[in-house]
Amino acid sequence: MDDENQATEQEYAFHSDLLHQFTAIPSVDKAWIFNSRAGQFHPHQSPSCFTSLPSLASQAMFCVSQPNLLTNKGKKSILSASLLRQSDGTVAFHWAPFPIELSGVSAMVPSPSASKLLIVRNPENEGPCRFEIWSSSQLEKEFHVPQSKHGSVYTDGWFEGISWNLNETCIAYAAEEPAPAKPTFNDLGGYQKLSSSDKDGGTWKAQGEWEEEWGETYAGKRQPALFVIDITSGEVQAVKGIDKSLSVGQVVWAPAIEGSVQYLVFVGWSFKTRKLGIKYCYNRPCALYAVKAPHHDSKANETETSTEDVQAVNLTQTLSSAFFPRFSPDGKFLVFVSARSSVDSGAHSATDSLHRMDWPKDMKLYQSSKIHEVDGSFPGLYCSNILSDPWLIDGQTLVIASVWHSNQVLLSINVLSGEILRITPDNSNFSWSLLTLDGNNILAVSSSPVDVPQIKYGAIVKNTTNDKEWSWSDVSNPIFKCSDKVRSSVSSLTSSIMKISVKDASESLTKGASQPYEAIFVSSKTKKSEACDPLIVVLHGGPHSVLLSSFSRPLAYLSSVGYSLLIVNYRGSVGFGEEALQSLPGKVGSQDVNDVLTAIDHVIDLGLASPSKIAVLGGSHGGFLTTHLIGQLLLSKNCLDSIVAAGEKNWSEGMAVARKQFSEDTVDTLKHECFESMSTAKKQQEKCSEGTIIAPEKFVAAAARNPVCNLALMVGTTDIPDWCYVETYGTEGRDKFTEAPSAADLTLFYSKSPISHLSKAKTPTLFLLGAQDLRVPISTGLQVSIIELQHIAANSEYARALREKGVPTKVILFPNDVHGIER
Ligand SMILES: CC(=O)N[C@@H](C)C(=O)N[C@@H](C)C(=O)O
Repeated sequence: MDDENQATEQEYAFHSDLLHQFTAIPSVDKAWIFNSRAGQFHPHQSPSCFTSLPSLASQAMFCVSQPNLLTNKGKKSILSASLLRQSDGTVAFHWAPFPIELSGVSAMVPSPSASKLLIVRNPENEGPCRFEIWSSSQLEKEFHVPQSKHGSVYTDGWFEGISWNLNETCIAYAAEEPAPAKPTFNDLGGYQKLSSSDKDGGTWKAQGEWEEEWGETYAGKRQPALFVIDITSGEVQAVKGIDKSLSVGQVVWAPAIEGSVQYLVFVGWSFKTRKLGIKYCYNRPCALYAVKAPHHDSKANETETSTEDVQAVNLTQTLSSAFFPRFSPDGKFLVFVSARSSVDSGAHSATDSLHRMDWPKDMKLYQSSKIHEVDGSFPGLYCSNILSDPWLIDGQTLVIASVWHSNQVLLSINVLSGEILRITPDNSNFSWSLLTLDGNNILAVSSSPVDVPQIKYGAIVKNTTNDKEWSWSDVSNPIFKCSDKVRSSVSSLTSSIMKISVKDASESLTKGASQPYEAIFVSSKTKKSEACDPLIVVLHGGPHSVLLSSFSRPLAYLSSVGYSLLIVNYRGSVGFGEEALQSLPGKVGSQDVNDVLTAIDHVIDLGLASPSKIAVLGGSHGGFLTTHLIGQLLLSKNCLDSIVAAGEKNWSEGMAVARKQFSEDTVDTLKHECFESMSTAKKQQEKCSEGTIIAPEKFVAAAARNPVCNLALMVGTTDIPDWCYVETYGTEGRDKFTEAPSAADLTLFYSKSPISHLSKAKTPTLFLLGAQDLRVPISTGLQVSIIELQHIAANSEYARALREKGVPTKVILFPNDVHGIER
């Protein structure tokens, strides 16, 4: 091996080892605290018992994930701790010496009193779904539910919902409905019978009718349906009265009334002709329903006569969206989230609203129960989950995590008064996630781009003016332990959140869309030389998503090896209010591209980055921006200013400055577009101040994960063709959406796509493509070998064309991966 190769090998070894050390830092998926409130009262009891204080000792359980890049597998484990309340009011955590690996566990749900624990093990293949009921000392029961009853229990975040009833005798959940029976034929070719489990080799089973699926990450998943298991007998019953057209999930038990039938409340998603992709898409209409729970008493079942009587009732008919149902502890009201702005506008994600519905004592479920909206003066609610028990001791204040600009913060919301308080520290670069509540205390995790996650324990204290405020203390813990190398690397870094003023603020923009957006800048604390470190611009997808100011293992690795990062939350990101978010649809490929360029100019102007050392990376819509940025004739304002200043006396001097910065053929193209004369250059300069910024060869390298390169191609193959319309045309695109785009639609899709700028692209680019991606697919939906796939890859069209032009291009195909590329 020659010296050069040896050096490269050493570099690979160094980087692989360091990246491994960063990605090995565990994360906490879930946590529970038992005994403080659990065991002292049940949810849905009278408020008088909410005055109980947390007990002196409690137990906490943490579900921890640790990825392993080298084995391409993650490990899950459980770590326990005892919480001891000290005399000064603080809480000490005493950790178990070791975590215990959780293997083959799909879901884990403690009962309300914390005396039982449900473990669900989903089948790998055709086997049964296993339900285990554990007590504090042993496995009490184990039930195997065959495929003929139902398939895997849903644990996906959308349909997922596993709920114990108050008596802890039954558990309701969403699982895949059984596979439909398929007609079979005997070896003489004759029709035999309908069968779902015929294993007889002498028969031929028909394929059966193709069924709609919910797109990306739901391939091969059957319709979610509701079931109730009796944990004494193991009997499983399907919940009746739910329309076949509904996909259902997020089931909870309604408050129990003595001597009355039990109700279940759940979310139902309906579809007319097609199930459009639901992953990352909050714009799918859904409603809350109530339905009678099945009896696990055969006599009672016999008396069930009228089908009308068991039919599920829509509780939220006046809203286009309702999900995350949570009953108040006293059972008097039901709180839920609505993504109606998203459904009504067509944007795949938008500002949420929180609603309260009084729950009738007489159990007469009127379809038009009054819905109160709870809102306030903050940027808006952007919440991706609610704890199963989100209530503080007063039983009317819930704690929720929500995106607030580039931070995720914790909010307390009094659902009776509507008061919303930000309870995590203001003006910080940290983002917070919520683990669980402990009476009136909160267990959370906080981190920043340069601070590894830290467990925090929050308590309400009185401040000097005798007002209540939250105090947060660090919980010393073994979970987020990282290597010395990682710790010393991140300690040399710093991060800040920058406000970037909107360049194109004009009369036509709404107030919200003219407000500054944000970029997170991460760099070394000290400058090693006069020169700036190379900069990587990082762009999120969606586009209605956000990159939070939290610790990201791969990004922290990049900054620790000497790159500065500029993470741009361009207008359209969530967390900045509805007006800013809705300013983007219809302007993708221009407004978002310009926002990114303005943010880059901002750090160059501050002397934090050098214009000649910038790379860009992004996934999906972030890949759309990446490939736009390397292809559009983009000339930064700074650059134009220097050319115009030089050309002031003599235009050839201006051109000489341009030639110093760009290659001959770029200057040729630029001549056409804006450098014909001093006056055209000046016109461009004016446009620049309005935000039309042009900058070729700005990026020395680019990387794109499953990028949207050609909307005209994507629209016919993606699971979310409606997204292409809404982002291209704006909200009016929601009504324009058709499965059969017109030639005019396709022309517009093409012109708004990076592919239309491909001829100008010169930046060496790395493409990371997931072969099973249904969102921005590389295949036409056929099951083909990888070799064939590379030939038909729709998404790799751009990469191949770039390579054909002689631009250094590398495509890495992940054969078993979906849109997110998680392996
Ligand atoms: C709604 C959606 O999935 N849009 C894609 C084009 C996209 O950008 N996805 C994001 C969420 C991603 O990072 O994959």
